[in-house]
Amino acid sequence: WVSPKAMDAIPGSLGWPLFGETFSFISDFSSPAGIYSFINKRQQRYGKVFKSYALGRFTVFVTGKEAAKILLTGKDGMVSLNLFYTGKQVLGPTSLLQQTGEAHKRLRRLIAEPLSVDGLKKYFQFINTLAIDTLNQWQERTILVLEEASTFTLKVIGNMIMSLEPTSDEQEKFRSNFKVISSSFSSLPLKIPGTAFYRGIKARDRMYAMLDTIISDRRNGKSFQKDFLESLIKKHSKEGSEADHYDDDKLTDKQLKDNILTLLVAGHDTTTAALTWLIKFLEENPTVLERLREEHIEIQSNRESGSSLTWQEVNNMPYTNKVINETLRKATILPWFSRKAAQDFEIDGYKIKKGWSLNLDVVSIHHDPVVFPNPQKFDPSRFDEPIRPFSFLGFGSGQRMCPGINLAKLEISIFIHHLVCKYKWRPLEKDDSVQPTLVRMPKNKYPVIVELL
Ligand code: HEM
Repeated sequence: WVSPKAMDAIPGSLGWPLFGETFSFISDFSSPAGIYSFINKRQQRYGKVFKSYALGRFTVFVTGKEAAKILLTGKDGMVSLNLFYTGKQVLGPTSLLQQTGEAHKRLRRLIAEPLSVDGLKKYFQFINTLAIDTLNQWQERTILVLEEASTFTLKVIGNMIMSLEPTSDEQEKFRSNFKVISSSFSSLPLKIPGTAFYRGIKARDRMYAMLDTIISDRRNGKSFQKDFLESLIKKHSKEGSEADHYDDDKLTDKQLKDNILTLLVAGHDTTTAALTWLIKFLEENPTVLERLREEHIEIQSNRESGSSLTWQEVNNMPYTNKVINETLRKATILPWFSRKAAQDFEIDGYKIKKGWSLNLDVVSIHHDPVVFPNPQKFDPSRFDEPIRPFSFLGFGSGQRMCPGINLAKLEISIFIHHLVCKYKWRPLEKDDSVQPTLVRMPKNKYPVIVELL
């Protein structure tokens, strides 16, 4: 519990009794510019650090490189991740997102290997074939890029984690449960039948039951796959135990399930949004598209005719890499990073007290005209030179930097290779509105018509 009195020294308004600024927060969240308009108005009035009370939480918004450095690399135990109640309940207490200090480090080590560049090599062929098949179905059709990207990224992760075949019934069950879980995150925390939160918890239980069956089949030798789950079972799983703390380098089944769900939740919408924004930004910036296409056509023309993209090629796409970074800068898919102060400290001369919620506003950092001149312009050449520390946070930084960075870049690079080598597309409407969800995505799902080049 945080006393609003304690926040007296922080500029800003706590709004109306009981509701605070919740109504303007929600209405700005749904505006074309998304939540940034809420932040921007207050920054102009109060400065870089301001307080607010919305959605039942007293929060201090901060921004800038210094604040980012303190919050993202502050010594262990200074801050923890600040999930909403719904997220905590759905993901479970042993999720990576709810760990701090040593337990957090240990758990990250366990998941680092399968998500490393070497660990991902064995999934390359699957992702490549899936990208080609997905795009074949786009030909001469009108599609919603966001929906298609969502199906593609979910099939990739379903296969990586538990070898689900892209067209199987299991994949379909996995997909429908996951969708329900996802939408429960931004729901009201009412665990009564009929609510989105209740449905989310039920879908999570079904997903866990599915994982239990797969885990037991693997342990009984009924099936064997070389996937993420197998590597966790073989190397790390403490069979049967239900303890929910990390006492050594093994995972209980509960920890294993909580963290598989965590990877799905953290990795799915983000990669889907990134791929969709990238395709949108390319169409809006023909010179960038042309240059990107040159990189890919050259890769294609250097290989024997009839052969497909190789692992070596996908790891050598310098311009594509810059286009991905620029997409993450301009779109800023995670507009803020939430933290909770675990001790007292100072930011920009303001005293922050233990227990306070802090939101690091990343949109302002990504649109700082000193670091990124003409910030609204989509210009991948900004990444020709290394960017100053804490100025680009597309995948975060410090202890909680995204462990899925290699996977996300791999999926996007493969997909973009096949897209730009073979197809052109044009949007069916012009709308830059952003969906009112935690992960920023085009509100209209980006409808396009796709044709062969
Ligand atoms: C383009 C796609 C992606 C973007 C833009 C992205 C972005 C981020 C960012 C900014 C953070 C740090 C958040 C913070 O500090 O509060 C993060 C953390 C995280 N990401 Fe990603 N991510 C992407 C894909 C993935 C994928 C594919 C996975 C897993 C398969 C993944 C798993 C995670 C996890 C588990 C964390 C939490 C790490 C921790 O707390 O230690 N992400 N991501």
